Amino acid sequence: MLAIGCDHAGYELKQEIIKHLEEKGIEYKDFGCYSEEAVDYPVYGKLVGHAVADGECEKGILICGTGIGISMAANKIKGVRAALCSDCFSAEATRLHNDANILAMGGRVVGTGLALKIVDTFLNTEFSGAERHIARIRQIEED
Ligand SMILES: O=C[C@H](O)[C@H](O)[C@H](O)COP(=O)(O)O
Repeated sequence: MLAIGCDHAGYELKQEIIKHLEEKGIEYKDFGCYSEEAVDYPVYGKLVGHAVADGECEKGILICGTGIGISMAANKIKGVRAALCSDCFSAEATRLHNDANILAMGGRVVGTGLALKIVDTFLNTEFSGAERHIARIRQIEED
């Protein structure tokens, strides 16, 4: 199950991504927001972050205007590794190297076509499992 969330600035792109997931038969849970009415991105970053950290959802996608604030909020939660991506290279690398469990994007930054490619890349790339990457991820988790 994939968790998805956004603020008002990411709503339009979130709806495009949901359409894309439905076309591909990918199961998701939409944590809001549900319109373009102004809301606060930390609420949705944390909702999706907790869903992923608690194991309710395997991965997540978060969208705000830039992707920055909502990823900052999600990354406050232990166990979350949210990666802000605006290109496919980064989306692939963050799965391979960081085992990122949340993809963040900016609805005011990337166009729909690119965003959907980034989503596909993120979801279709497995963590490499390399020792050096595992060791570094462990260091992220340390207090
Ligand atoms: O990092 C924060 C996000 O980009 C927000 O989506 C953005 O700050 C919202 O801006 P506004 O309230 O001016 O629509």
